[in-house]
Amino acid sequence: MTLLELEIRNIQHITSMIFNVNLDEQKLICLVGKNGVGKTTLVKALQNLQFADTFTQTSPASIFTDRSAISYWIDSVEYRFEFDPRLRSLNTKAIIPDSIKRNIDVELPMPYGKRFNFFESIVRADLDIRRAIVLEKYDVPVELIEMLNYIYDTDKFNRLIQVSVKKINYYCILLDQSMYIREDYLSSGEFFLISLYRKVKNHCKLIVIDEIDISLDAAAQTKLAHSLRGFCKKYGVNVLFTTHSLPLMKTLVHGELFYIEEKNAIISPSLVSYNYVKSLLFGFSGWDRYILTEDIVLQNFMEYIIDKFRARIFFKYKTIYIGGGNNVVDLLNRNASEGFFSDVQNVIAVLDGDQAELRYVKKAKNTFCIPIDSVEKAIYADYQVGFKRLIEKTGSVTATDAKDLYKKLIKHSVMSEADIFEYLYVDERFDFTPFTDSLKSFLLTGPVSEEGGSREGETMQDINIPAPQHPPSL
Ligand SMILES: Nc1ncnc2c1ncn2[C@@H]1O[C@H](COP(=O)(O)OP(=O)(O)OP(=O)(O)O)[C@@H](O)[C@H]1O
Repeated sequence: MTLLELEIRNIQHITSMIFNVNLDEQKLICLVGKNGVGKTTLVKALQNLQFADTFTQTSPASIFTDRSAISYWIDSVEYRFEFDPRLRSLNTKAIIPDSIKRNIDVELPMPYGKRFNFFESIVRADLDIRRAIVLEKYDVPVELIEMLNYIYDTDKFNRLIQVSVKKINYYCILLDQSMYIREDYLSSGEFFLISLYRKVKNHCKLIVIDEIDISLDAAAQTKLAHSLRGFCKKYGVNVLFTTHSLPLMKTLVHGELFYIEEKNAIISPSLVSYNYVKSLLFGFSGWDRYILTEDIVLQNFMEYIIDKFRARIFFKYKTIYIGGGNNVVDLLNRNASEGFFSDVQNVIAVLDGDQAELRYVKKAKNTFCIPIDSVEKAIYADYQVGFKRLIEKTGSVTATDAKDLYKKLIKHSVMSEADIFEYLYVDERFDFTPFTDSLKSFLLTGPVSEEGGSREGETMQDINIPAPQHPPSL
């Protein structure tokens, strides 16, 4: 089981939802989206593959019509569930192989989540646990202890033990005189993390957790992803989860965060950056002006250019790197209709020069490109031809591509990021003046002049910045 794809049709508010995952990637997959977009329905659909009565157990019949269906493709073999009027729910004639069911483990939120029902099993096992502790027949789960101590920044789990009863591992913290705290008497967050660890150790290829953060405090939320990421590779699992926690999203790395929304009547997730999600879901209010950039290097480069006239800046501004030129322009356009940053004239996008000729950029308003392909590409081009002024500074460096060179120059203190910016900015081959003027006009005062635009044939005239309201003198 490697590739899992599914399509939900006509269930609840969903006309069509498409989702796919490559289980060979062994990674974290975080799904975020506005309330009600359909995250829990997707999670239920995944569980339905394992337990065909999932919807009957967790949803009213009113969410179905006779056109309701879910199709799953596992390594291109289709398993289709359709509405069955007798059951008033979904049903299938297909037999889902055990190898598939075994590799999916889904945790729904309250009251259906297994984490909330596990205590029945542990209560039954209590006598065996007690006996094992008295006889000292237990193991020390070093990895779990390290995980809990790390996430809670404590050493209180040092005396955690693992007792195996009928092939299920139970966990307790030992006290003196054969006393112990059973895992279900720990805090709800601690208990949840233990249950999550138990899932990971089962090597189930796809672990799905709806609302992973609900019982975790803010500090624990910021450490969870780091722990889980290591386990994904070690145990060959993928942990797919939904969350509304901004602190948790912030700790995710590129490739782990997906935003679910409806486009052209199809709901599906797309890869996004933290700042993209933060902008859409939480806003970035509090500044007069916003500059959206492609990545952190471009953001830093903007700050370097702005340094040249920082003392004269009138507006309180924020540069935000979004990740990917398309996403930058997409956010800019969404802001024009939804206004989650500010009014349209207060937000611009700045992209690398290598995007300037692309259609989506040519069409975009209030979007500007720097007059070099990108900081990394421009320096790499000089490196490749052995440009004298650069080689004088760098000496011999070996690099495989633009990003590699950039990283190495900074990491080995050959040039600082500011040195690289300066090197490019003062170079007569590139004319940064129109671009800098545009930024000045945007951040200083008054409307931007027509010559201010940096992209060929494009100016900042669309922006039409109002005259600033100077605060009254004190
Ligand atoms: N019978 C129904 N017919 C149509 N829509 C329904 C029905 N029942 C619930 N809904 C809608 O489905 C949405 C809930 O879907 P779901 O639980 O999948 O969302 P979610 O993305 O998990 O949301 P949250 O982030 O709030 O947990 C709600 O907006 C609700 O109004």
